[in-house]
Amino acid sequence: MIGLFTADEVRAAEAPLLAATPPGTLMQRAATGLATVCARLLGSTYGRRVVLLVGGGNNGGDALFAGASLAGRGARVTAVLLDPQRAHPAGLAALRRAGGRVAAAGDRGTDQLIARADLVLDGMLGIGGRGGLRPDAAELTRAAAEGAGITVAVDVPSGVDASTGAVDGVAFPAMHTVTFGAVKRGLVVGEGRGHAGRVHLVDIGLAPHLPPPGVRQLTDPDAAARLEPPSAGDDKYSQGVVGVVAGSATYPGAGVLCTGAALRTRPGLVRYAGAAAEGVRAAWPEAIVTAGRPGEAGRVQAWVVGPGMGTDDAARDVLAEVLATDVPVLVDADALTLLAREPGLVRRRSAPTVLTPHDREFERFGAPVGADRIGAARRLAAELGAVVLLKGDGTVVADPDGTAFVNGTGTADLATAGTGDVLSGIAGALLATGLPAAEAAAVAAHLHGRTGQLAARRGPLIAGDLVRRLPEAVGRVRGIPVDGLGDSGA
Ligand SMILES: NC(=O)C1=CN([C@@H]2O[C@H](COP(=O)(O)OP(=O)(O)OC[C@H]3O[C@@H](n4cnc5c(N)ncnc54)[C@H](O)[C@@H]3O)[C@@H](O)[C@H]2O)[C@@H](O)CC1
Ligand SMILES: Nc1ncnc2c1ncn2[C@@H]1O[C@H](COP(=O)(O)OP(=O)(O)O)[C@@H](O)[C@H]1O
Ligand SMILES: [K+]
Repeated sequence: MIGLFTADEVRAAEAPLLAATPPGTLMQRAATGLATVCARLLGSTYGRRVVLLVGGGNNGGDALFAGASLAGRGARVTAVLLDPQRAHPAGLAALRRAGGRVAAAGDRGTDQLIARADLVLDGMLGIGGRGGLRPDAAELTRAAAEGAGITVAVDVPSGVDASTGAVDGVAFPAMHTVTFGAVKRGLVVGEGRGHAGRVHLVDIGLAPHLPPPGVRQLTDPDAAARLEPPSAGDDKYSQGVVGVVAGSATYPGAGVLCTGAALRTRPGLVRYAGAAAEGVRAAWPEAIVTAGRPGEAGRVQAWVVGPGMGTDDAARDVLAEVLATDVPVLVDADALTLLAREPGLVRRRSAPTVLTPHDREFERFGAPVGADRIGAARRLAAELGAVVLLKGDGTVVADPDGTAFVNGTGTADLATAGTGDVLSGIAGALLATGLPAAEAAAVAAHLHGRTGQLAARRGPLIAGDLVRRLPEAVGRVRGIPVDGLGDSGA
């Protein structure tokens, strides 16, 4: 598991470490790691043009020391100072000693310098940044965005809130972010996720001082540990039977996709109950299908309810029937619309419930998501006493107990109709295995994202591709090489 931290948590952890180490030690560790990543990205340093965007705090100090190191290896380094009076004095001296040059933001030619750089290092603001970028910093950011060089953020892209990922106005568009001591939440969630690019974590000795993480990200091994294959003693019932209520006679697609995803995730046994029975039976002879009510389907260990089922009175009654059971229930799509009108249906449950809204569905529960996606998901989870999986780039899973996950897999290619139905089927199958509800939801998002990455390699994907590729994706997550793909990660 990767712990994800707020700026305050990182500051609190740094305090004892700063007190226990000679002055400047942590900055040297940070700058050394930063320079190493930059040199690797550049391939060779000699003669390469590097521009440092330098603010008045320690973030600028990191950039100046890393720039000095690159200048020492032959790079042509220029620091552009936002606030020359406050630029880190020792960092500035080190850069000058190594042969680096110094300019001020607003000097003539600064834009051209940035445009021609091979690498632009953003040391304007780190975890001390508050609110939007001021005009001079915003101007340098625009120049870096327009330039052809590699953009690298120091610790956090300037303009991104390190704790929430919120961006107020413009923020530095980093292709890479080199972050120190701990991964800040803002690098993996919300708008910050799109600005951070690839995140590189540099060890500065902070780990022993960090609190237990309240927000985490799963890795492939974490997901694999929760996707155990059946063992010799298992039969079709023992792995957890999942029930699906989805689709309608006119729109069988949601039922077909959801049932297929559940079967492909955990093929023990899937029961389907609903109006798309005919279509589901034709697509998945492996499923046990009834056109009747959920109560007529037979026993299950978890229900998925909602995709494509409609929002009329009959659908409302089916939802109430499913929520009245004592097994875990995943509520998606149309069932979320119904539930938002009648949240009492979920509050009175004793078994776990997982809600999987996208932003518009989330808003129906009373308030828009806003810029702090983890905060928003946690609030709704606490209010309803249910796990909330808030979909999107960097899907958030919040447990009513306050713990949360941010998903690290996925691709924008998943923004196509029906991929949410697939996610519901995966999550329902995992809930039926008896995993804690938030873990089941987080593993589902991880596997769904990996499947999307796999499917998107062959070109634009449609939801059915995900269902087909699920077994391969499970294999990959478990670390089993997949023929013909020729690499180990996405
Ligand atoms: N504290 C430590 O032990 C370490 C800190 N390190 C670096 O230090 C950074 C934090 O440094 P600082 O606390 O000096 O803060 P920053 O360098 O992030 O910000 C500096 C100052 O900018 C001003 N500022 C805030 N928001 C602004 C805005 N929107 N526009 C213009 N100015 C604004 C504030 O006065 C703030 O104090 C980290 O992100 C990291 O890069 C690293 O060197 C590792 C060790
Ligand atoms: N830009 C994006 N980047 C990554 N994932 C996305 C993006 N847009 C959508 N997704 C994912 O695609 C799925 C879409 O689900 P949903 O909106 O419910 O679609 P549908 O109802 O058509 O099935 C979710 O898992 C969501 O996280
Ligand atoms: K920065």
